Amino acid sequence: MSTPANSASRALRIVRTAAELSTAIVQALEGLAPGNSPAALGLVPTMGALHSGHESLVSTAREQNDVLVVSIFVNELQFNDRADFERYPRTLDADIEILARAGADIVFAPEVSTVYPDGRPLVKLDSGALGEKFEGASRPGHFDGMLAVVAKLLHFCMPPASLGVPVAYRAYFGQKDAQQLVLINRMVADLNYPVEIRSVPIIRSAEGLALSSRNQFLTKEQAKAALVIHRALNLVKGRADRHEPLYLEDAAGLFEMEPLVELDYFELVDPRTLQELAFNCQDTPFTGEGLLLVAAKVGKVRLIDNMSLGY
Ligand SMILES: Nc1ncnc2c1ncn2[C@@H]1O[C@H](COP(=O)(O)OP(=O)(O)OP(=O)(O)O)[C@@H](O)[C@H]1O
Ligand SMILES: CC(C)(CO)[C@@H](O)C(=O)[O-]
Ligand code: BAL
Repeated sequence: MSTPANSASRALRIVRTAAELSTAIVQALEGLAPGNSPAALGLVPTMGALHSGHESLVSTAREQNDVLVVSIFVNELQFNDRADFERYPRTLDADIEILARAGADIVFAPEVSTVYPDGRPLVKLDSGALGEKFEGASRPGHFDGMLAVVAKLLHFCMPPASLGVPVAYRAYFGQKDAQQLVLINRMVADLNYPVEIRSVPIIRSAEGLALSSRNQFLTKEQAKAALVIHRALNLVKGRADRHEPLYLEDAAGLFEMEPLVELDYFELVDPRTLQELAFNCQDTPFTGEGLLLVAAKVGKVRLIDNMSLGY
């Protein structure tokens, strides 16, 4: 790993256009101390309304790279519900303050016309069968729209070859959005993107709720009820750790005791492919490896979380 630039000399630049972004990236890379080779550029894509989950991505990327770009863009294409898009929290000034403190070099906060100059893309990315399951089943088109913007953000921030020095390129995503992460890894592999995808563990509140920008829409009562998600995940994790049968249906039954929480899915899957694993109702002790995915609605807020089981 190359040494990150001295944070004392770092000033946050906020850029809105692709041209400003390219200039800022080139200047930041050229400004690195000589001998800092190969340099590394990290990108953290976000939709803003930053919280400690995002800060964990940013601090990980800060430690691992010389130049750090954080993008903030609420991508309409990945919203199938207009009301959800409109009420999505937008807190750019506060986000910029957080990113300045976290030592980011560049905030890329493009206008819609920068990202989609010709309106909705004519040529689309297809997230395939995986994009239609789990989150995709409840949010049709979500993953195609997500891939469209991630593909573009990866291009916008790509270190230019014209610098003549090798620059490692990495993009950071949270494990909370497990299906998103698997699809981004597939897109990068399928389309030969010259970027390494790095994932960062889920950050939860002290009580166990996975942090999410939409949590701010929960009432106190709803937030308390939502803790059933973590209780159910932990119950199954404990059984897996003890190599007992998982009894997923019985754990999913915990949700019936929380009328404010409407369970959507509670599914054990292969962590790499998200194919369902057949441990569901069996009395077989759990061995191997799995990822337990959960989604639930609390009022208007959709919550997702997951937990790794096994080694
Ligand atoms: N609690 C968390 N722990 C780890 N990573 C997170 C967490 N919350 C969000 N991230 C990651 O931050 C990145 C940006 O996510 P995003 O801006 O959509 O925030 P969010 O809190 O997930 O918002 P929402 O779920 O309401 O859309 C994604 O890679 C996401 O996985
Ligand atoms: C990756 C992403 C920034 C694309 O809009 C978004 O889906 C998110 O924040 O998880
Ligand atoms: N964190 C995933 C982005 C979304 O909910 O649209």
